[in-house]
Amino acid sequence: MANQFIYNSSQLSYAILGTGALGGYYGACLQKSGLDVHFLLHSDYEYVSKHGLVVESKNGDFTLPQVQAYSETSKMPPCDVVIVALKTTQNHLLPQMLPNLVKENGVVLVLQNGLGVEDEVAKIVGSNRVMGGLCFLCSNKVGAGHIRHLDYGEIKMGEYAANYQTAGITKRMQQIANDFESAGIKMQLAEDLLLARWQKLVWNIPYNGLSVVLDARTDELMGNSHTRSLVEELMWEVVAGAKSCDRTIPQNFVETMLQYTDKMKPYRTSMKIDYDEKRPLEVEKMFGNPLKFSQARGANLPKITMLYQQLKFLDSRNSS
Ligand SMILES: NC(=O)C1=CN([C@@H]2O[C@H](COP(=O)(O)OP(=O)(O)OC[C@H]3O[C@@H](n4cnc5c(N)ncnc54)[C@H](OP(=O)(O)O)[C@@H]3O)[C@@H](O)[C@H]2O)C=CC1
Ligand SMILES: CC(C)(CO)C(=O)C(=O)O
Repeated sequence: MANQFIYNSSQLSYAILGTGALGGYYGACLQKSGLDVHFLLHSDYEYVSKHGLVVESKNGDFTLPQVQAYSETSKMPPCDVVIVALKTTQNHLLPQMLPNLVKENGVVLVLQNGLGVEDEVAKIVGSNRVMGGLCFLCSNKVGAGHIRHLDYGEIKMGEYAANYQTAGITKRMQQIANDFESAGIKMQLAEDLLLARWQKLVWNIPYNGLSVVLDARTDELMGNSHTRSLVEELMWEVVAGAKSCDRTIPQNFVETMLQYTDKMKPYRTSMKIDYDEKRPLEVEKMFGNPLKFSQARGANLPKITMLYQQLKFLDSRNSS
């Protein structure tokens, strides 16, 4: 059963693990709204310690001349909410980062794309201290401490319970959602985190995968009848993957995702940006784990399997 704990403190403290496109944007919004936010940085540490963060956003640009910046988690104070905003390719660092950073009654909120990360985090901090969020955000880091928020931003957040059992809506979710709402971020509360994760994959699997394999933006994939059909067929395979996990994605969801992408400004997916920048791709959490989940339950997803194999090849060649 998910934790029903209601925080006593009037104000929650937040740690942001990975102050990049996503963590930098949400963390800066939370700090701007008056919350106590602690940012873990990597290559930008020196710069951000001196100059803070700059956010260019379609909702209004702003600067935070001073932020609480850290280069190591061991120097950070324990926080109520620890937001995981690293790329999933860095998740091998979590066993060392999380244990002392999350307060005893605190929670780790995984905002990464993909499937199965909450299972891994639960092994580190216990399954009653984990939540997940799906971010409908288009944001890039364009320089040291410089975030460009292009579009959207809503988060769909859900409680984790062991083996992704449905955990419902809890008080602490509402409390955290209120903080995000006060910071100008639209929130949706999901009763079933696993269903929400599969729904997000309906978008990520076709577009992130095909954008790399076919060297294409979203508008190009939608504008050609062959790739448009391929996108749709991949989406139906994700629906079948969800079904194998006893989660039903409504029939009209695929059509909604296609329409949503038709209306989007031409977009280079995050996986394509990583590929172009020769960074490791988030293939395992976004493709490998959904395939593992489905295969363990007897489902065969041939098109997603092929995309996974192609991405593994490209990822390995890109890093050599
Ligand atoms: N960007 C977006 O709009 C969206 C992103 N997501 C998901 O959010 C997650 C984060 O993506 P995104 O923000 O785009 O990625 P970024 O690469 O922009 O951000 C990740 C940050 O983590 C930092 N980092 C890496 N290693 C360490 C380390 N050892 N210690 C501290 N910090 C470290 C990086 O710093 P450095 O660069 O200095 O190495 C970087 O700033 C991914 O799972 C992605 O799929 C989901 C929806 C939308
Ligand atoms: C669909 C999109 C681009 C923005 O909502 C996104 O969420 C992602 O890149 O993962």
